[in-house]
Amino acid sequence: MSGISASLTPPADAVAAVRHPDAPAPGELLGAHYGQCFGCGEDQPHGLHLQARAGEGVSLTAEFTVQPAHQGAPGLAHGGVLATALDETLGSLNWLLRTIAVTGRLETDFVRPVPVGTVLYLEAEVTAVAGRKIYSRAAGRIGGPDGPVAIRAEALFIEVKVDHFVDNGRPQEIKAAMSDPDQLRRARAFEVNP
Ligand SMILES: CCCCC/C=C\C/C=C\C/C=C\C/C=C\CCCC(=O)SCCNC(=O)CCNC(=O)[C@H](O)C(C)(C)COP(=O)(O)OP(=O)(O)OC[C@H]1O[C@@H](n2cnc3c(N)ncnc32)[C@H](O)[C@@H]1OP(=O)(O)O
Repeated sequence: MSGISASLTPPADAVAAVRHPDAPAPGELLGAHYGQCFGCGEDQPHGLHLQARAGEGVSLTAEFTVQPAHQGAPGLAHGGVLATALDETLGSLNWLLRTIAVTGRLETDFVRPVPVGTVLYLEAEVTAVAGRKIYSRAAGRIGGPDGPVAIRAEALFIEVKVDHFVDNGRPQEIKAAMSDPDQLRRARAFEVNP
């Protein structure tokens, strides 16, 4: 068991996360936040194609099958790919808060090796919110949704405005995203957070 760094411990004034009233119902697939996303994008041929499903409260589950392209050692998943799967799963929690947030810190424990072909059953929840800071944790199980934990993470996401992407993203992709009605709809869904 490893220790968690101080910056991942919610401050004394942190509060419980509140599920947005318009969040997808428990059991509903969330869909990709961006078609070209390496974690969840359906139009991204090199991606993980991770699919997340809303859970109760501010929690969700997700599945990802480790492909031959994800190897680090022969027949085993690369740790960075597994960390990406955790990052994506944790990032998807923001759908349930209707908040746009980016990963500030991600601490990962690799508990068991994960062979190619394995289905990773991921679960994640927001543990606390303090201003723009969103604290969360996730785990990935193998062999089934109740199987042993192979990977786990604690994370701190920081709320940002859409301008974070518009100001920092490469102009050609931003332009394409802004002229895609589906993408604008997805971005707007996040922006209506009261
Ligand atoms: C039309 C186009 C639309 C396109 C968009 C469409 C849809 C978007 C929808 C969703 C997309 C969102 C996310 C994607 C979802 C999943 C993918 C996985 C998630 C990722 O893969 S996402 C990429 C990796 N991610 C980054 O690319 C972040 C780079 N980074 C920064 O952009 C800045 O660094 C930022 C913004 C994080 C903070 O900058 P900032 O200036 O806004 O705020 P500041 O520094 O003041 O921090 C405020 C408080 O957070 C604390 N804090 C900050 N960072 C910390 C750290 N690392 N450790 C501990 N504490 C930290 C401070 O200590 C302070 O705490 P306190 O308030 O207590 O003082």
